[in-house]
Amino acid sequence: MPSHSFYLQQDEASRLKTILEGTGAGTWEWNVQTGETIFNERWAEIIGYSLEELQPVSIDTWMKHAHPDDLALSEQKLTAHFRGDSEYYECEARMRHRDGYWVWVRDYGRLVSRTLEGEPEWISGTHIEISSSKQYEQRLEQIKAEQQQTIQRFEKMASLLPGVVFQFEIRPDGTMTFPYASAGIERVYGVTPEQALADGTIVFQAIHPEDRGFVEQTINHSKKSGENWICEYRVINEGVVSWVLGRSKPEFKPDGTVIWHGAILDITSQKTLEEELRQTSTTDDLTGAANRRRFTEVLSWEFERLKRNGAGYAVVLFDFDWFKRVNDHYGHHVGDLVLRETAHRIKNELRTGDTLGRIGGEEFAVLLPQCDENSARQFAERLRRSVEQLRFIGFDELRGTITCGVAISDRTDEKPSQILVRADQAMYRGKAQGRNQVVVFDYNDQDSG
Ligand SMILES: Nc1nc2c(ncn2[C@@H]2O[C@H](COP(=O)(O)OP(=O)(O)OP(=O)(O)O)[C@@H](O)[C@H]2O)c(=O)[nH]1
Repeated sequence: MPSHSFYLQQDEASRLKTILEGTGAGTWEWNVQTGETIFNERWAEIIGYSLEELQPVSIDTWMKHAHPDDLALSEQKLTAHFRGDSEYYECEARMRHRDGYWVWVRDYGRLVSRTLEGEPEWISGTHIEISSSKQYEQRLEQIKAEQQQTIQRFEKMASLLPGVVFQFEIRPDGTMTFPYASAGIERVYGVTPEQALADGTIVFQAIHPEDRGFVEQTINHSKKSGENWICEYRVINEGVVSWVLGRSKPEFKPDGTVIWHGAILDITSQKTLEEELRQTSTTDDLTGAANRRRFTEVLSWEFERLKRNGAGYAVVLFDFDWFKRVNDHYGHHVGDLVLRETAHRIKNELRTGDTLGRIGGEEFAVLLPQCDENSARQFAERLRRSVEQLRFIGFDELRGTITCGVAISDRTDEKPSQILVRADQAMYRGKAQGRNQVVVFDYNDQDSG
């Protein structure tokens, strides 16, 4: 560093030159009229040369190294400055470095003299390298563009989602809002994102009345425990009920606000499929009666109930008479028709809570909860007559009859299936006695063999 006294000894021009060198600025001076051009060493250095290497310099030296796209802008700004439209000439431009890459410079200049005729004469200025801040700026722009793209991508994905992506907030004063909700909220709840933002409670009004309390309970639990909120419930939108699955993670703000981030998915089709699967796995395809597995399940519930509070029940087991002949004479498909139509007729005879089950090929059973022996016998008799009177379209002469075995629950039974064994024994007694009849199980008959 030059000593203070040395510094003061210099004339003003050279002092300014020293200051400029300290800023790392390249300097240029250009006589617009004669073309005479002067650069300092730093001007050349910014683009990787020594001043000597660039000699002889002229305005073409600048034009040769500047980016063609930026030259046009520079021209324009310079002309405006010469016209007196701007106090300074100022421009950002790229210059090709000796090693082939582009260096950004901020170019400042000012007209210092005019000819007697008023034409621009000398202009001087500086080049300050701004590559790194330019790179930073560009990177910032890039990040902003990327963020914008991510947001757009996210919005697009969210709009394709069969549901809603949301943020839901409960403030310390209890007010609720959805600071963010994707457009899907309108499909699911019939509420716009703006409405949900203004007042979160209107979203809750769309929840099925039977599920609303439960949904609120699960939210409160998540708020208290910090656990994720997971809940399946029904929503009513324009009278249509749909099933949704909500999942979200709570975040606790220092001011006591809780904000959940998550999604609500429409799972109606999944629920429908589940219900269909449940139906098919518990129902017999041909007759729509409960299948054996399901019937056994319902029977065990009754058995358990009997053990608990003593409500007695009955089983009517029945089997078609001479069914083999029906198949042999009319064909298997007609046999199927008989089974289907009979099951349909029997279902009409049932009370709510009664279960018709297909136990085997052409063997069925009806479980009658809260039923004594007498009522069960009457029911079985009604059933028998009803089947006997059945007529089958296209097969006028075809008649189907059934033989029924009736048994009632016994508290001493150890297994739910024991009632079926008794009903079976009664039914076979009926078969043996000539078929098309009702036989009630009798322990005395069993004892006698
Ligand atoms: N069409 C049809 N026939 C069935 C089905 N399941 C069982 N069967 C038939 O039912 C008949 C039962 O014959 P059997 O056990 O000899 O009894 P049955 O001819 O009804 O005589 P009894 O029971 O003694 O009165 C057989 O021919 C089976 O093939 C079915 O799903 N569809």
